[in-house]
Amino acid sequence: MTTDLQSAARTALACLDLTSLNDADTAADIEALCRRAQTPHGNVAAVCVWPRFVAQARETLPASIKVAAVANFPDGALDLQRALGDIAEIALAGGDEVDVVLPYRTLLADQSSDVAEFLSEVRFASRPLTLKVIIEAGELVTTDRIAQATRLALASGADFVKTSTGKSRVGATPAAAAAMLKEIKASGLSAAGFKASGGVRSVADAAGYIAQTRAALGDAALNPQRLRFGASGLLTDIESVLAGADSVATNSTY
Ligand SMILES: O=C[C@H](O)COP(=O)(O)O
Repeated sequence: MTTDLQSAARTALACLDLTSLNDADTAADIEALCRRAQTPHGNVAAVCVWPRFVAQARETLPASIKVAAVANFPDGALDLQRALGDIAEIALAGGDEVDVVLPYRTLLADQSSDVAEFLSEVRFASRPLTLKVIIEAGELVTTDRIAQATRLALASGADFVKTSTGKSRVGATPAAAAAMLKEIKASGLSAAGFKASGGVRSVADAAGYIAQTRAALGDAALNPQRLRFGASGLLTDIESVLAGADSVATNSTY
């Protein structure tokens, strides 16, 4: 019998961006990450790494597992040249996806046209790769700012709007997800996706975000084209649940 938690674990696995973004990451760490990306229960959607590891990950993984890398990360400065440099490095190394940090401090300073221009240049430079815009919801704090950042990301042509870098004190939260999903739905963009990231460690957490995505965007959005989980520590719990054992995660925001 498949339980609700196992069903959530299957969706979370298929939608997982298995992440390693430690400052001290080595080639051996990325080798281990790529090995973990292929499980007896199925493969993750993507690995997410620093640009310098894209070529290694792309050579190691089958084409069905995407290679994502971060740009303008994690501080989200208004530094277009750095972002474009990161994107060029990712594209040249054979990466499939770019996760770029929106200049959230610029937005908090009410300079939204500078943010829009930055995102427009990033979108232009990153095609044809998949683009995820990290709004760093934990720093934007209010629902209004989170909604505004989501609208700017969608208006630029981003494929996904992503909650967090995982480097801020506050990562993904149900409240941020609700505000973002509301804007995605309101945009009418039927291909735009949502990525929950930062502190997502348990299948119970993932199940909550899956339920929110289903409520906002429908069952058709519960696939890697519309939903991702960016997480360094979620796979252990997914594997435990899919092996028929109890959840091993101890924290949950739900
Ligand atoms: O992009 C994904 C995040 O960096 C992962 O955050 P995490 O290490 O809290 O799972």
